[in-house]
Amino acid sequence: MELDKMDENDWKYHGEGNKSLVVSNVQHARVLRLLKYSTEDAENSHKTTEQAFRHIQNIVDYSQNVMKPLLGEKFVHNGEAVKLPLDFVRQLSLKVQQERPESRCDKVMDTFSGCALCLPNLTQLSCCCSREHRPPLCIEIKPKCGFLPSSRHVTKEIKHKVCRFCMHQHFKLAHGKWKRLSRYCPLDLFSGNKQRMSLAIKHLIEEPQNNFKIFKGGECIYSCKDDADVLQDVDELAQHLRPYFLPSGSLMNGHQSSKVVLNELIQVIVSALLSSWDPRKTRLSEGRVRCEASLPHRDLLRNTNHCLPKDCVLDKILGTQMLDSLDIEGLNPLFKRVEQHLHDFPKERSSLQIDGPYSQSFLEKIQNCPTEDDGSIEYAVRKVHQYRVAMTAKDCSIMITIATCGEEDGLDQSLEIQPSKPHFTYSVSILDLDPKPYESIPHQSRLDSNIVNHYLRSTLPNNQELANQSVFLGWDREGEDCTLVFHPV
Ligand SMILES: O=P(O)(O)O[C@@H]1[C@@H](OP(=O)(O)O)[C@H](OP(=O)(O)O)[C@H](O)[C@H](OP(=O)(O)O)[C@H]1OP(=O)(O)O
Ligand SMILES: Nc1ncnc2c1ncn2[C@@H]1O[C@H](COP(=O)(O)OP(=O)(O)OP(=O)(O)O)[C@@H](O)[C@H]1O
Repeated sequence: MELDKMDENDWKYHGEGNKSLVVSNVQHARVLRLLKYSTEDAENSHKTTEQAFRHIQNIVDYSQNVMKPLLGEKFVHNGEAVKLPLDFVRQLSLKVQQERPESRCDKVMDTFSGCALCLPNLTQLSCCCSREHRPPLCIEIKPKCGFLPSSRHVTKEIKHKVCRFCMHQHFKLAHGKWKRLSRYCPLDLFSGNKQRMSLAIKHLIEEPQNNFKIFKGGECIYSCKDDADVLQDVDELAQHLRPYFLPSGSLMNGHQSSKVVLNELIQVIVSALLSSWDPRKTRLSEGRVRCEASLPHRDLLRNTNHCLPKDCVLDKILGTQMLDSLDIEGLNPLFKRVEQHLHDFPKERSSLQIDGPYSQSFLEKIQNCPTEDDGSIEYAVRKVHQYRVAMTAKDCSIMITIATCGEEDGLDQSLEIQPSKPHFTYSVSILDLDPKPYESIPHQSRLDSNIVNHYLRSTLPNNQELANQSVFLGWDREGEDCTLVFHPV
């Protein structure tokens, strides 16, 4: 990429999340990830070029030095911080504006600093072997938290029974973020049980929200529509997928063929998620793999061993998520200890690496954390660091990119579903591995209790857990969330 010859016509809108907007190159398998600011305080949040570059370099360092060793070399692409001509960025911002979903337009793209993160386009395969020249398919899954907390600090019994995602769904529905509940449960996806995993993916297809997308040849062909009322057209998706999964002469038609094609897709996704070169298994602890909100699978839970192939992408993500061993309820007092220490010794913020640098020593602090609290500031800081890393793993996305290939292509990573079916070559990556700010921990704590209280109120009207321990005192206002607060009596 020649930075002095950047032309906005070589780039197009690709997608965006809460914090960044992504454009892809029309010729090369590259994307640029640009930061976004809230329109409300765009004036105040401008960073100088140097500050923005440092911020993006911090993201690169964090991906490379912290997340890559934890998640695995082969899954993580840390990218490179780049400085772009301001003219190019401004033109690009104008060009992509009309493509942006309305729901994301509360933020504007950073057109002031000229800095961005340059990454490989993970919807493309770097070595595309396909002799048939069928464009690659890419499935993006944001799996969210895959375990139930077992921390003794958890005060609400429900958190040991129903997973955060399933409880959060009710909260999101009540606050208008989505119009329908998703039946997806992360615990099914992370279970390692192929039937439960297939069900989880079926539920993602049914209601993708921001957890599921499909790209064909780099173009998004399936995702949540901006108008949340519109149901996804599964038959249209099946039409796209048919050439990949049904033999060209197949006479199967209509609904039947859609079902077959989607089932094949689900099998490919499950195989890619479980693929590993390591024959060993990670056994999942029994208490953590059942979510009571995902009850239809009771039969599937009986007599099944839950394990993930060691080092498969789900195993790596789950292991990193579980660095949150205390739960936000157990972390809170440690966060307060750090806050008090920083108040007393503000200069120590940098030596404690609160905002980085995300170096080898930051990783060592996470990996060598004592199991017992000795009352020290070091222990508290390490647990806070661990929690933030776990948060990143709870919010990352998996990209599975597949292309058809003949047996004769002899690829390293070839996915065989059934010997008679087409072979796929594939790559699995993890994206969105930004550090989560230290300052967001109090928000996490409030959100956690808002989600749990809302769930208890909305799904269990005569809930004893609430009745026993709470009286209504007032409203907790956080941003737009307006939720009753219950204080212990
Ligand atoms: O808190 P959660 O679980 O709602 O996760 C947020 C995500 O919401 P979700 O529930 O996945 O729809 C949220 O996603 P959306 O904007 O809702 O698509 C962001 O990923 C947010 O991360 P960040 O603050 O932008 O770094 C995420 O916030 P973090 O908690 O990861 O900071
Ligand atoms: N390297 C990449 N290759 C292809 N597509 C990408 C890449 N990085 C990001 N994307 C696409 O852009 C979207 C937004 O990127 P990303 O998830 O990093 O944004 P974000 O603002 O950090 O998200 P969040 O809302 O989780 O904070 C992704 O969902 C994905 O579809």
